[in-house]
Amino acid sequence: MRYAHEVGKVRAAEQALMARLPEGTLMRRAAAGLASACARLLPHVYGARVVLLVGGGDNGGDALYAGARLARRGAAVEAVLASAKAHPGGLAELRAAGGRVVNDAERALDTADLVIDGLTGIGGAGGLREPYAALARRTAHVEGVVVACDVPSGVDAGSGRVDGAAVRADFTVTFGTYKPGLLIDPGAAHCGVIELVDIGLGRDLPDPDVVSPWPEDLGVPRPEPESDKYRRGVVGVLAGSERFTGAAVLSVGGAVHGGAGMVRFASAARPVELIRQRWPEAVTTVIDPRPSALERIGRVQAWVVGPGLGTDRGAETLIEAVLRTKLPVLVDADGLTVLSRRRDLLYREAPTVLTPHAGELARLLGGGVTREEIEARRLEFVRRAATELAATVLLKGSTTLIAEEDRPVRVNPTGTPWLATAGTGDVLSGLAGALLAAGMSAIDAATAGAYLHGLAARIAAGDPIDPAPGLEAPISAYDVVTALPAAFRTLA
Ligand SMILES: NC(=O)C1=CN([C@@H]2O[C@H](COP(=O)(O)OP(=O)(O)OC[C@H]3O[C@@H](n4cnc5c(N)ncnc54)[C@H](OP(=O)(O)O)[C@@H]3O)[C@@H](O)[C@H]2O)[C@@H](O)CC1
Ligand SMILES: Nc1ncnc2c1ncn2[C@@H]1O[C@H](COP(=O)(O)OP(=O)(O)O)[C@@H](O)[C@H]1O
Ligand SMILES: [K+]
Repeated sequence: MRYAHEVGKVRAAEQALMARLPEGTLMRRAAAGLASACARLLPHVYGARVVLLVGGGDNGGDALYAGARLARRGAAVEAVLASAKAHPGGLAELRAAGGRVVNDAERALDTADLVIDGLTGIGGAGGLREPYAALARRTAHVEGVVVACDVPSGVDAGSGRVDGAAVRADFTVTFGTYKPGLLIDPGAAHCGVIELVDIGLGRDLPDPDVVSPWPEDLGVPRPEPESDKYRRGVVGVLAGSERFTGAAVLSVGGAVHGGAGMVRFASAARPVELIRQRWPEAVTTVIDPRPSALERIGRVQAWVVGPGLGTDRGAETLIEAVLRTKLPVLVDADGLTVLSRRRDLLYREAPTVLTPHAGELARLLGGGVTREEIEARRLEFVRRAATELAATVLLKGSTTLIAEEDRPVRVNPTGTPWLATAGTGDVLSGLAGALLAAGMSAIDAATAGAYLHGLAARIAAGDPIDPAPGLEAPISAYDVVTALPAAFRTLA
């Protein structure tokens, strides 16, 4: 896992460590890591033109000390000061190493091979003020490499929020631990490649607030010699209605390719007919929306309920029946709309996974919370939802977040904006439901589901390793289903 800590905890750890070390040690460690990353990014340090954008805090101090190191190796280093308070020790060190302060930022940036953004780090608060904002905007037109010191300036380190101008870095060198805002969009999209520099905070850091899994952390079960279809997990999918049939086809597709030993599908006659044609491997039952309907479907280890189900009384009856079982249940789409008027159904003993997008979560939370607020403060709201709704909450969107009370929030590292197309959420519901049925815990099934779903989308779109804009192509939700086997194979 990659670990991230809230800003207050980073500062507390830094203070605890600084109290045991000679003054300035941490800043020198940070600057050394930053300078060595920059040296690796330049073809030659000697003769390279390096520009430092320096704010009035310690982030600017880091940039100045790093600039001094590069100047001592022969780089031509120029500093542009955004504040009269620029770090005095750092300035003196830069000057002593042959670097200089310049006023003409335009000229310096035009000819820079590398720019170090030391405007604001974890101390940045609110939208950037002038002249910081203008300098941050100007970095968009720099031809050289832009390296953010600790955090791209303008990105809120704690949440990833961007309020106005912000640096878009090619590379971010961050110190001690990741900050949540580096992993969560829109902040994450401003970081480029992130390098973590160890400054020795290790044992002073508490448990992380946010984690992002590597593939080896996912723990997706694989069939073993003694496996049979029942032991691998049977997932029941309650989706689709006479009016909406496509969501059912996509959700069952996600479940079939999600590794379920068997998929049981139950719905109205029309979706059942379509599933028989498209997914003959699913065991289907036509049901009426009655409380006893589940008895006819057969045994399952987990339920998926909601995609295309509609929001009428019949749908509510089925959702109530499923949530009254003692089995894990994943609720998506229309199921979430029903739950927003029946929150009483959520307080149950077995695990519940909710997979809302921001609009659905706004309805679920009620109390006037808007979709826009959730999109701007995703970390805060996903945590709040997990507590208030007593469930594992997977919040979809440009960065998918997964929260369970009293645990670090999981950030999904895969995905692509091409996923923003109708029906892809239905695929995720079936996929994560199959992983639940396979015996994974709610948070692990949601995490692995989001990971594989995002990776399948990247594979389908054409560039799984480096999803650079321009190299990818539009995808359909069905393409995501088709790419799931390739996504699973990457975990082998
Ligand atoms: N602590 C440690 O041991 C270590 C810390 N380290 C480094 O220190 C960094 C944190 O330094 P920090 O606390 O000085 O804050 P920092 O990010 O420089 O920002 C403050 C400056 O920004 C300005 N500013 C803020 N918001 C603004 C806005 N909206 N618009 C415009 N300006 C704004 C603010 O201006 P002011 O409010 O004073 O006018 C002030 O000048 C951290 O990220 C890491 O790089 C490493 O060396 C490792 C050891
Ligand atoms: N901008 C984006 N970048 C990456 N992924 C996105 C973006 N917008 C949406 N997604 C993903 O696309 C999927 C859409 O799901 P959802 O909103 O439920 O759509 P639908 O209901 O049509 O299936 C989710 O997995 C979500 O995380
Ligand atoms: K910065």
